[in-house]
Amino acid sequence: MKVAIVGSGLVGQAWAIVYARGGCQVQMWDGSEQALQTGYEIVKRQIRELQACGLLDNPEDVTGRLQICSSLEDVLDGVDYVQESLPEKVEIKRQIFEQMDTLAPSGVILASSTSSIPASAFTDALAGQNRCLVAHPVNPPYLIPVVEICPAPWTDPDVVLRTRQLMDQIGQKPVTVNEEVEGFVLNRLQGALLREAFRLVERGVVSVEDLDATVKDGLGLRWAFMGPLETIDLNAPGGLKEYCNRYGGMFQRMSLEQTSTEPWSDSLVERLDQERRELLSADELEKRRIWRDQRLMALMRHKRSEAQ
Ligand SMILES: NC(=O)c1ccc[n+]([C@@H]2O[C@H](COP(=O)([O-])OP(=O)(O)OC[C@H]3O[C@@H](n4cnc5c(N)ncnc54)[C@H](O)[C@@H]3O)[C@@H](O)[C@H]2O)c1
Ligand SMILES: O=C(O)[C@@H](O)[C@@H](O)[C@H](O)[C@@H](O)CO
Repeated sequence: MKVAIVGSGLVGQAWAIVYARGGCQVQMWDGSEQALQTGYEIVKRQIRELQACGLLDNPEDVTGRLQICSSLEDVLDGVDYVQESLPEKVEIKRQIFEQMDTLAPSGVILASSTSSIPASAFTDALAGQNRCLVAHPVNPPYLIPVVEICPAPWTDPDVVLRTRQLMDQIGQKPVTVNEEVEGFVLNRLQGALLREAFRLVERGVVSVEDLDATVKDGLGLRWAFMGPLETIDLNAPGGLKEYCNRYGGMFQRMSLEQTSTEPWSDSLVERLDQERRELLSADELEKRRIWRDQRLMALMRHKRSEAQ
């Protein structure tokens, strides 16, 4: 299986690891030569880090499957599947999908990493629209396996099936989003929690630091190995139905207050950013991202041991 990585930024780099680790030949390209070279070096470094953390035992094989290409034509040459990871702007997606649909061999699946834009918004005019869909990862996909597969109304069902099969083969966890909604499922859930988090901090109900603690030392512990629906199924003696009987009214009353749809104000964003900067200076962000990935690797090792 040969895969094209179109866009070698944050997510394209991570995808390159996922596909190469999964045994695919990987061709990488980016509109910026500098970004391509930088991305390639970062991918090789992250592969070494995965080995150092005991999450990869064949780094040379994985790195050996990577190839950088100097043009969109070259990166699409002879591939079986394309993973696009260009910026989250619909006009950029439209343009690159038009180019890829023209250049990619027929039958090759064209998938977008987009966080929120339904495929129908950028494939409606393509001759090969039925081979296009969304395959949305979570950052970084080589440590967080879920991938949201969201077809456009015109996507061939066999394309969805083949994409799910590919994700299974390379060790990801595909979920199928049956209806095109902005943000698919994961970002709608993430957004609902973030909207309430911002409201609570804005009202002074909780500090930024303590709000995060309610997830990282609370909800997030359970959600690391159970989803929210399994969690509540286990939180009442009789299961989910009894939980809903016990607590459904409480959540419904709260929802009456969770109705604000105003954009996050500049002053609120400034206030949250200031609290975050008091906790972590801007020049420590990259070091903290490395810490995050190391914690995710440790969690991945734990979950792998749990699965055995
Ligand atoms: N960053 C995340 O956490 C994350 C997670 C999941 C999905 N995504 C999605 O993945 C996509 C990429 O996000 P990212 O964070 O990797 O972005 P990024 O800015 O890190 O990378 C984008 C890359 O595209 C290149 N590029 C820009 N315009 C181009 C063009 N016209 N032609 C060719 N190359 C071009 C840039 O040089 C850059 O290397 C977005 O759709 C985003 O929503 C991001
Ligand atoms: O958090 C993630 O990794 C995903 O939700 C991505 O789609 C993306 O980073 C969004 O959070 C929007 O940035």
